[in-house]
Amino acid sequence: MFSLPFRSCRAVWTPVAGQVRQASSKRWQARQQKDQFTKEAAVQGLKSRAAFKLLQGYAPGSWSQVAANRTQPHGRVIGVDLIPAQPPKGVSTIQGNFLAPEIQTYIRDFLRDPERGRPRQTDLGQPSPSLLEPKTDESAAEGKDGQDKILERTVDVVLSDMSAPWHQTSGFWKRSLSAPYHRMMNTSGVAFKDHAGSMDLCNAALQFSTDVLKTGGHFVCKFYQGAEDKELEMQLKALFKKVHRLKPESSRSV
Ligand SMILES: C[S@@+](CC[C@H](N)C(=O)[O-])C[C@H]1O[C@@H](n2cnc3c(N)ncnc32)[C@H](O)[C@@H]1O
Repeated sequence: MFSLPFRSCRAVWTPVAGQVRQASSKRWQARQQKDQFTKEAAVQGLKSRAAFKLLQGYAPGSWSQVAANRTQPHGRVIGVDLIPAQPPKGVSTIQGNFLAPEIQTYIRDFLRDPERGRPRQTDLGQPSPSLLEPKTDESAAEGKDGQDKILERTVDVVLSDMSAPWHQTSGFWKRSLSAPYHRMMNTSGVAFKDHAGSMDLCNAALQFSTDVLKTGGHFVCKFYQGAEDKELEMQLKALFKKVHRLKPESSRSV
């Protein structure tokens, strides 16, 4: 019988209220300049305001920046995105379409090598053991750890902030890897379209999570609210012990 890897886990998902049509990316830029979370992100040296959504997708890299800080010194953070972006310190990146089977295979290969993407040992002495350290063979051989190992479930947390990038409408002069969003928008402005696209991306992330998450692992996904989100919620409730649906203060309502 196939037993799900994260029956006793927590899933967190963050809905974004239905989007209204944006007149132009100029309005978006003006709003960015006024936004308190954008300012706070700049003060803390974070790549964008997105870090405040969960204090924890990838480009331009705010969530992964927080994740890398939180999993030091032994954690490893892998960011996957369609667009190229300069990774924050301590983050490994894969540029590709997460929906493509070959990209998912590539991610699995990456995960299979326990040393890949981990900080190298320095001469400054042995880092102290951490809860996030890989399990020793001895403990991994027992119980669920052993089963996780056999099934190659090695991931503690899957975070998905994927939303389809829409066509560039301005800023064609900007070709920046460190600030890719100076030239991109993440919503089409058509609520149904944004919702349907985000459900596909959440479902793909969830499917992948069932294969790679350790027992007790966590799954976090952002989505645009709409008709299909109840179904996703029910699926999550069947798979995880706890499911929290929340809209963080830093998430925009329109
Ligand atoms: C809101 S942004 C992520 C921001 C990120 N969480 C951060 O903290 O910087 C959404 C990202 O999802 C990416 N994306 C959308 N569809 C994707 C896919 N099929 N595969 C990989 N990345 C995708 C987009 O390119 C975009 O960069």
